Amino acid sequence: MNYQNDLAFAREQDRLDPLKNFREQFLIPQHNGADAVYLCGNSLGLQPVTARTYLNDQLNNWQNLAVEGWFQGEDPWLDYHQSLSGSIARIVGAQENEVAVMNSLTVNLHLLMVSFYKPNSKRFKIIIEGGAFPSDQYAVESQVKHHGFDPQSAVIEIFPREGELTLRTEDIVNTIEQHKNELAVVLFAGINYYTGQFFDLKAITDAAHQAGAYAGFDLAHAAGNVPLQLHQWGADFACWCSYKYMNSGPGGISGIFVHERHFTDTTMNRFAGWWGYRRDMRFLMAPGFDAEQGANGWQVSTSPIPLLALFKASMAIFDSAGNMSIIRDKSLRLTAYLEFLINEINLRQGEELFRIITPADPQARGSQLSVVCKRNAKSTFHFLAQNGVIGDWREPDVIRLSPVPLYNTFEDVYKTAALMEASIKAI
Ligand SMILES: Cc1ncc(COP(=O)(O)O)c(C=O)c1O
Ligand SMILES: Nc1ccccc1C(=O)C[C@H](N)C(=O)O
Repeated sequence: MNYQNDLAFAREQDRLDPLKNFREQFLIPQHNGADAVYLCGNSLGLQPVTARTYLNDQLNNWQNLAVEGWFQGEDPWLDYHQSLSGSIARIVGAQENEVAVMNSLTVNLHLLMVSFYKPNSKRFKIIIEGGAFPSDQYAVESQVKHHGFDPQSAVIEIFPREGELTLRTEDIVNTIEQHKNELAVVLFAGINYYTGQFFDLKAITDAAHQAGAYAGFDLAHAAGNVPLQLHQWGADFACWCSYKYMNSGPGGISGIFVHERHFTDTTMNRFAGWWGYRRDMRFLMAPGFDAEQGANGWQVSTSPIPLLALFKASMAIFDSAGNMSIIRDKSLRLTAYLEFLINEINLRQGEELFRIITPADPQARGSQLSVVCKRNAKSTFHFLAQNGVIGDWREPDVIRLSPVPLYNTFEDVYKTAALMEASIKAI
């Protein structure tokens, strides 16, 4: 694709965009009476126009049916979560019975670690990417301590090579191999929140299995962003949030994946609750936990229906967009366009004022580009914000920009780059 640095080109791309009508399905924040350029869907996705209706429907059911809402109405609450598993299974590349919609992300990570991290004096190590999102670091450290191990020796973080910004798959694989006799779990992000690097989850899974360890993934920045094949890749477990690329609102419902090969493992620990009890017997209220088959057996508490309703509004949009490859196709082009325009600024300025630390290989990234501003980083971020570009600031000098294919346009990307260039003179 030959990209061009002009507004007419950007507008032409938007005109040809097969997903162009999806933007209308979202509420775009306003700036000075016009649509802001929202490039922050990697932190909080935008509100679907229909979110209110989906939520209202459940408020009405609560009003009209009250407790009977669990069993009556179009979508009885008791099985409401089930109506979402097909959509989310398609997004993460799983079978329907391998996913459950429940809780929030870090909570789910802990619940999965209860099942998959069963250290003993021989195998107790966890490998994680260096610079993982803090919540994941805290979760891993506290799990290790909970089992009486020392995070210093039990948590192995992999950092990029000297002078490099992102991880090489070969280094991840070699580190796994190196620790193979003591390794219990490899826990990686799908996409690192800071660099935007999309890891080779299949290679990591294979290496973990070769080492006799489990492979688990935090897909916060990957789910709804890049195509995933959790089942085919053979990942053991995964979790994600729905408030980023899946647009389900602040604190939106999370979800888990457990590979079907683990369903028959009766030795697996879990922190049980009645919502994970087998569906047909749950209301017999009998003693002794008897898990529902599949990932739903990891549920603990009553489904938070308002959160599920918001998630459902979003899943309906994903369903109508078709499969993830259509979304990915636009994402690849939008992100490449942003990269092209930023590189052009550097060329025109004769120096690398904006350094993209996200991998240049399109297969090794999703929608996000993380940009180091060499000069006046914070002021650049404020300049963009004052001019209606909502990105995301990360200390000490990084602006993360994430053009999301369902609602961002090539024109959004063009305007962002134009403002980045204007900022050089303005501040
Ligand atoms: C990789 C990753 N893990 C965990 C979290 C936090 O998850 P939560 O606060 O929803 O538990 C986020 C984002 O906030 C994240 O990006
Ligand atoms: N949950 C949040 C609550 C408040 C502010 C940000 C978040 C994020 O999700 C940050 C996100 N994980 C990120 O990578 O930026």
